[in-house]
Amino acid sequence: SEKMGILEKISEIEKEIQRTQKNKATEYHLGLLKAKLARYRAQLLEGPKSSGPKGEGFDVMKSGDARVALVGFPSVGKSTLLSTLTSTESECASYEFTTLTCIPGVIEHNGARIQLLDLPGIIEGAAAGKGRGRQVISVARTADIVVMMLDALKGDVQKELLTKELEAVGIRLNKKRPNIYFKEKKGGGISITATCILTKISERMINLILHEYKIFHADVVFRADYGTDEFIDVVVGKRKYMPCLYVYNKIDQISIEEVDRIAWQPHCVVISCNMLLNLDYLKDMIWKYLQLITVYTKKPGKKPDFADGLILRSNSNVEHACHAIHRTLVENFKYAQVWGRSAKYNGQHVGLGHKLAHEDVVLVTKK
Ligand SMILES: Nc1nc2c(ncn2[C@@H]2O[C@H](COP(=O)(O)OP(=O)(O)OP(=O)(O)O)[C@@H](O)[C@H]2O)c(=O)[nH]1
Ligand SMILES: [K+]
Ligand SMILES: [Mg+2]
Repeated sequence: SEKMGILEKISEIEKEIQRTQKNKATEYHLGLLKAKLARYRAQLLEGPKSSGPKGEGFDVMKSGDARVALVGFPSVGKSTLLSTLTSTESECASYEFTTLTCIPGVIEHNGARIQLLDLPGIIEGAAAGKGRGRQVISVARTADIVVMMLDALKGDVQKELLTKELEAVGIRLNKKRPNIYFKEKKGGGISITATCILTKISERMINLILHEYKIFHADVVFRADYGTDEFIDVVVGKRKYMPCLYVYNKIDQISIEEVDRIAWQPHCVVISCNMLLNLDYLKDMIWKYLQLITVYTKKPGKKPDFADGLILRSNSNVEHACHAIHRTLVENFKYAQVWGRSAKYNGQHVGLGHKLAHEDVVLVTKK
């Protein structure tokens, strides 16, 4: 089939990349291979609409203030975590692939309701369609952050393999979108400019990659010193940049020295579901990575309602807050007053576009 053909091409290119030594002489060859690889992967993901199993309970309604996807290899303890942190029970067992669908639960923390999605385990080759990998990954894309659960006994291999699988389908973990301006045009050829000296990519390489994508007219502006991978990401587009927490479970099974080593790695949290170790810290970290803010409302002449804050995304403005208070408030909005870190002075008068900060107090005056 067509899919098989693409899979074969992908695996051939991957092998060739591995075979090719990385040096000045092979630089362009490697860059071109990477561009080809990204193109085939994009084709694979788009694929014919009818293929693949659909609607098997994977479309879970979004609810609460934010969504967290729990991904990991089989039997790392994903379901045990869901059953421990939420009032939902998800079947846990010592055999692999216990969970076969998406099970949502709710974590209540700092006044927020955070939807936690337990998912089937994914394995190597998931991106290419093995197991339920593709379905799991497409649910993960809908989340605000990924919690990658790892077995502390299995070392760092699991983390590398999973990161690769997610990268293969365009998910970038804990990375910023490259600051490269790219726009296709109708004519005028290719114009490349940079606001700094480029040490990782040449004009020739940029042109080669664009030609691989049959792009002959475009404006390209590098605003920092990026390399081939980042440029390909920008050209291919549709990349999803997500914060990720690496959660090492089962630390009751490893030495304290090993726990200490893992805990110091960036974006890592060590836990034990069975021994209930460090779970409050994990909830704090999830909250932090979601970048939620709490905003309190106030009525004229009254004290702010500190018991019941609004939970908002970190870059929310007054309009977002109004939506969270009442459906029709925006229509009747006259002005708002703000106290707190976003205000220049106490009770500053602001409009709908004013950006709010964590723990601000807002008073809305209606028309
Ligand atoms: N020692 C230890 N075992 C744990 C811990 N957490 C979970 N387990 C065990 O790990 C096994 C797998 O747990 P599950 O929660 O089913 O794992 P899962 O990741 O949901 O597995 P799949 O749904 O099959 O992908 C079970 O036998 C759990 O009892 C822990 O903190 N320490
Ligand atoms: K299991
Ligand atoms: Mg499970």
